[in-house]
Amino acid sequence: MNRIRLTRRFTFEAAHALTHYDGLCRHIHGHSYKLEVTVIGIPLTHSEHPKDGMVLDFGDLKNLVHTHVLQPLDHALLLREDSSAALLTVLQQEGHKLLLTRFQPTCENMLLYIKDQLLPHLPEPVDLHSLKLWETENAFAEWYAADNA
Ligand SMILES: Nc1nc2c(c(=O)[nH]1)N=C([C@H](O)[C@H](O)COP(=O)(O)OP(=O)(O)OP(=O)(O)O)CN2
Ligand SMILES: [Zn+2]
Repeated sequence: MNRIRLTRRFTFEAAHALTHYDGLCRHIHGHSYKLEVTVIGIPLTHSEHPKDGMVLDFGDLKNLVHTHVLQPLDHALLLREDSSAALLTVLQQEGHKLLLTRFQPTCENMLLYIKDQLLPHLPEPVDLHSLKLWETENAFAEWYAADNA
């Protein structure tokens, strides 16, 4: 076996509020998130194929993440769907980019959302190895396929 891990880094801006949280993060505030996506697979051995020697073209990985993760999240405001109806109405009327979630938009749950967005779109036989999401310079969460096998 010659499985190789490939990682690409991304950044996006998003705002959120943690409903019922017992600290300052219950207020709407924003982060410059950093995301690392790691896939794993065997490099292609097909001397005339344009992707020879690659597990997955870094460019294809970038496009996948842009389409399925960054487009919905970048410059969005993530709020739980049971947030104040009056607030949600005003935000929607004013045309803000709102992502209403069934989950509390913590770093942990955003990772699970990102994993669910990405998994169906990875080409066979590439697997998702891990995801790492930094909410601040000092705080991050990780998802590993091996932890969930
Ligand atoms: N387990 C989690 N705890 C917290 C989350 C989270 O997503 N998962 N999120 C928050 C807040 O949203 C906030 O983004 C981060 O809080 P904190 O690290 O306390 O941020 P500070 O700006 O206060 O960090 P400093 O490094 O102390 O400036 C809270 N907890
Ligand atoms: Zn926060």
